[in-house]
Amino acid sequence: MTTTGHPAPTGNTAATTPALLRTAAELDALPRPAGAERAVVMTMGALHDGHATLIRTAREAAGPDGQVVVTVFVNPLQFGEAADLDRYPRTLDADLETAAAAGADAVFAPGLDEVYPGGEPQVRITAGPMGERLEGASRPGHFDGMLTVVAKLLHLTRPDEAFYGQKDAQQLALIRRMVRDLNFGVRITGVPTVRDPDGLALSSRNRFLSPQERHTALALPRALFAAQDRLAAQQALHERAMATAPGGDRAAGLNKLGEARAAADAQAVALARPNGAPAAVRATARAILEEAAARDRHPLVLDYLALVDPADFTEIPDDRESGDAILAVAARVGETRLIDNIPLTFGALT
Ligand SMILES: Nc1ncnc2c1ncn2[C@@H]1O[C@H](COP(=O)(O)OP(=O)(O)OP(=O)(O)O)[C@@H](O)[C@H]1O
Ligand SMILES: CC(C)(CO)[C@@H](O)C(=O)[O-]
Ligand code: BAL
Repeated sequence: MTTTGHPAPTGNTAATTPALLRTAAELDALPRPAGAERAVVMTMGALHDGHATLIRTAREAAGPDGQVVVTVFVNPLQFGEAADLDRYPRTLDADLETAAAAGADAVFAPGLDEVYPGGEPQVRITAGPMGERLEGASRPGHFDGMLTVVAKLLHLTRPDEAFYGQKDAQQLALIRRMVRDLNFGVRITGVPTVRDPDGLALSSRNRFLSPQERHTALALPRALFAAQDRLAAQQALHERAMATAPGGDRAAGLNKLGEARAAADAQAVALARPNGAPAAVRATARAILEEAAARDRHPLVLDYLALVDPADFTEIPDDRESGDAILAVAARVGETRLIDNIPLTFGALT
């Protein structure tokens, strides 16, 4: 394992061990790739296949002549509960192997003093109104701490492009906003959520779930995918109804098809504004989460379920008929707090 600031070869496509850089000086000594780009993936370590996918995406974007730098730093500034920070997994040796296999050229894993040499920073980034909603409301100060370290890591690593997971959708939206509002001059790219085969979004905190708790936690993806299916079914029904009764009454069209229940559904969704598609999406997800919350053992404790505008994380009104949305959920199972979300597009119900 390379543990100094010796220049890492660029274009680590052969899974050689990445350079481990511990200080800003070592990072500065890392030569930039000539005529190609530097891509950065920021993590808090305990790497899993979600992180590996980010690194592989960065590798692909940077190309064989480019350079991929992965940062590993557990940032105390973004943790509320001390217990959450204390028990956060730290697995640097395994992380280096995962980063190597995914194609990283260098891993920047600084100590606390290196990132905050003057102690707790007095000047910080403020996330603003978007940072007070959902995760921000549940974890006060979290997004200010997250943006402050992301700003510092962007300045330290100076990438052309940086990659973040859509699993942390609000975080990604806030980073995009900070980069735009404060002219950081870096491209921000979102990477879709990677899931286990049972649907659970990969997360470093999943390792704390007992098998029974994990079973309960599956209500999160089930709720999101059921809501997505419900929306797709309604939009398909709408299209069929319109095809059956072109230019006419969609409920009558469905009745003609002999689909009384579908007709009622389509009517409720497409015609009755207060029970439109956003309300149906929320209700579908909520029913599944409530069932999991009512379990006798290892129940799920819902923090929030929200259908929000991806631009600012405000709630989507019930009469919204088109455009993009994010259905986001946070819940605690036992001692473990989990988040998940799914992007949705309202469009067919025009
Ligand atoms: N399942 C996943 N799919 C895609 N990206 C992910 C996934 N999990 C984490 N990421 C992304 O990896 C980056 C680093 O995240 P982090 O180190 O906090 O991992 P994590 O698994 O989200 O941990 P945590 O337990 O804190 O939620 C972030 O950009 C995050 O969105
Ligand atoms: C972006 C980040 C590395 C900042 O600490 C962290 O919030 C994370 O891992 O998502
Ligand atoms: N994955 C987001 C970082 C955090 O939970 O603090």
